[in-house]
Amino acid sequence: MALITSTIWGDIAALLITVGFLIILYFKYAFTYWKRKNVPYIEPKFPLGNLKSYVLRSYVPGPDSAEYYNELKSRGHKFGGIFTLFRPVLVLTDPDYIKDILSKDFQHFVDRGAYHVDEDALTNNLFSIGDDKWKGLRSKLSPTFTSGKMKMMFNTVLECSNYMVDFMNEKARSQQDIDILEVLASFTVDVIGACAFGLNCNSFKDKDAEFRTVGQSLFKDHGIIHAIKRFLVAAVPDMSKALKIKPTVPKISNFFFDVVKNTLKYRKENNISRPDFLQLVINIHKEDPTFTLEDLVAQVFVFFLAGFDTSSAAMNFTLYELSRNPEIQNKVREEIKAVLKKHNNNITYESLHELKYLGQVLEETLRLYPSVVTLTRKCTKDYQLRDTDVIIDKGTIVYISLYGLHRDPEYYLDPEKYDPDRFSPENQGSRHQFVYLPFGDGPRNCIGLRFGVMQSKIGLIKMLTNYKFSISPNAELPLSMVGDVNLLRSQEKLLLRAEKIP
Ligand code: HEM
Repeated sequence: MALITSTIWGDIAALLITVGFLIILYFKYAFTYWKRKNVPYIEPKFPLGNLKSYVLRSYVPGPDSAEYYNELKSRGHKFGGIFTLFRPVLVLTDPDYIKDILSKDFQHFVDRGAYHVDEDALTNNLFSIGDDKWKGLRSKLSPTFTSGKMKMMFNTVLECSNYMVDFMNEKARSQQDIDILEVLASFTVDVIGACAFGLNCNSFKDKDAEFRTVGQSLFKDHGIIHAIKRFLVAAVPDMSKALKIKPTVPKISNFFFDVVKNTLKYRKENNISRPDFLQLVINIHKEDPTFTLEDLVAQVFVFFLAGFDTSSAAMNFTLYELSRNPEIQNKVREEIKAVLKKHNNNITYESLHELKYLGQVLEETLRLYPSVVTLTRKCTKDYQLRDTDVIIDKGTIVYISLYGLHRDPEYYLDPEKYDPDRFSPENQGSRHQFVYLPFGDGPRNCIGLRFGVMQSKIGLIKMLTNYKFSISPNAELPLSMVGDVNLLRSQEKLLLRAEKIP
């Protein structure tokens, strides 16, 4: 029975038009937020706001964030507003404000704004949670990442790098094109599989190794329902939380729970204790009843998630730049040879610290290609921006575009040029401390920094002492960066050729 018009279809059409109209009105009002606060902003468009595409895979856009940074900075603003759909986001372009928010006034920005919900155990990990729960967890986990613990895991990482060399020898012999990211990702999966789960994955021998396939599937959509869930948690996290939306695919969740439970059982039955992350978090679980099995699995999951893609990307882009700059490749190889000679041609934990130029090479790579493109913080207590009348409301998201900051010509002359000398001690000291943040900063910085640097240096040493790299004639260059994810990756495969060094 029709209520408003003479037919049911007429009623449905009238209802849809009214709802559509109300949605447009809501967006129009939401888009006045920065104007009402007297904050400069970039004009949004219905319905995406300032987003270029729907952020389906991530709660924050990738290299697109540099465009907001560049536009606001070119208009002379130290900060400014944008909208992701209808949600206001504050973009910072001034290193002093960045310092305030990441470090000095951190107590107002304890959260990152990533989605987490109790009903989806894996989301309750150190990266995603906030407030007091984060503080407690961070202090429990910090001792897991000291240099003493890194030293303990050093040999395991080294062992994994030997599998990589065996695999590369085959490739180099046959002069084939090498999809180098694939090789490096297999290496870092083996490393994190061994260090966080105590397992020998050997992704090089077994192309279908479960950890590798799970790793590959983590950033993919698993059907339309999953894509919608990811979209909702990225676009409207508060509403998604109220609806208890679980973005983790059950297959992935079950996989990590099964691996951890089986390993726990095996270690208990055989009275085994190993020098790895898993053992360190098992010890916390044993000693602290508030650190549940769910907490334990969520943390080793985030070590996996945050640990393998970031480091493999860092090594991938390093080999890309070294292949394009053979003189830098030779220089770093000569340094490695000279330092290892002092250590009887062995890679030791101590030798990693003596490789100063290799350190600069990695730093320059992470400047041009920061693995995490944009740092985010969520305001947890109303906050007044220094020397302004602007109050950042509790709940507002703040973006710091590392892609924009690290390529800003004000801080880096000829910013697109790959030049490790920018990180020589004298040059480094001449820059503002907060214009280079590949691992973030403040109490919420990357907890795995030492481990990430250790595994990246070991991987690069093994690669550079064994092979000379060049770009394959079949490579599609230049590499273009993918826009819809916050972990930096290129659209094209990086194809290299490797020549074995006798
Ligand atoms: C080259 C390698 C890596 C890079 C470039 C990197 C970068 C980052 C960045 C930029 C952040 C955000 C920091 C902030 O918001 O201030 C972060 C957070 C984090 N990273 Fe890493 N990361 C790397 C390796 C690792 C590894 C190997 C692990 C673990 C084994 C790890 C675990 C984490 C965790 C758990 C957080 C969240 C920390 C918290 O919120 O308390 N990362 N990382």
